[in-house]
Amino acid sequence: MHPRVGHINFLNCLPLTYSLLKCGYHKDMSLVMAVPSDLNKAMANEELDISPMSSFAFAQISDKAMLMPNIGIVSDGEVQSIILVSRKPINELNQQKIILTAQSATSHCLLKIILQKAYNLVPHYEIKKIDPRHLFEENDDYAAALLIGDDALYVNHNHQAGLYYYDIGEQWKKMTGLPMVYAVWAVNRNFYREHKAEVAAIYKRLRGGFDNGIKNKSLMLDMVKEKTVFSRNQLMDYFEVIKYDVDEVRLNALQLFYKLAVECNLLEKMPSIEIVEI
Ligand SMILES: C=C(O[C@@H]1C=C(C(=O)O)C=C[C@H]1O)C(=O)O
Repeated sequence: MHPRVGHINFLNCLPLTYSLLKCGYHKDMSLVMAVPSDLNKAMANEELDISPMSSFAFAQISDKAMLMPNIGIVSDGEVQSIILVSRKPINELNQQKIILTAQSATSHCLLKIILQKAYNLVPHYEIKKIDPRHLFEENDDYAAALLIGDDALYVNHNHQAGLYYYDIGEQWKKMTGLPMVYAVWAVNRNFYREHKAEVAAIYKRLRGGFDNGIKNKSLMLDMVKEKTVFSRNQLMDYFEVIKYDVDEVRLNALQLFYKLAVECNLLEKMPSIEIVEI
């Protein structure tokens, strides 16, 4: 049986999607494409061997998973696809109801940290499926909505009059001066112990897949041009903003995210981060 490998079916992973689907990088993998929250669950239940995970969700299962080296979803400031859309200015959100996309884990925690630490606000949160084209009903009592991925990119490019838009990558940078690692690639510890060579081979395809997609940006964008609602320039710009390398500075920024999550009682304890040797 091939290793069960998760993949995020958002545009943020398009470079790898292109390599997996168009350039043969999927070889020897049993691929599962899903939104981050479903991949998080599947890794927690050991239904996947290797997968991208929300950084926050990885911390919750770090006793049974390890990190792949130098691969993640990162931005240094603006991210364009983690957006809080609000009916009020951000500093008026205390005690207000905020809906959180059901697709995410990191962004929920990140928003709570930012609102608590940078704005001293304690809103009420509710996780819900959100339609990016229809965020609020006239008579509902939600003050704001948090979106990620393609939905967030859509609202970011389609501002509605009278609403306020906050880029959460930018907010994190303003608060900490640091980049943010939203997602990491994890491998199940037991699987790694028994399949080191296979894990190394898959790692090379995943890491190489991102590099190959970025190197062939034009072909990669051609792949989605019929079905995407975004212009070529918008996507070009997005792939300048989203980064996939996780160096020491970014790993330290991730550790700070975990530390603040523990301080805000969102995470029980600091995760034990172990990186597999390839
Ligand atoms: C930048 C993003 O990174 C992500 C955010 C995640 C989360 O909030 O849990 C998980 C995976 C990534 O898709 C995004 O989705 O827009």
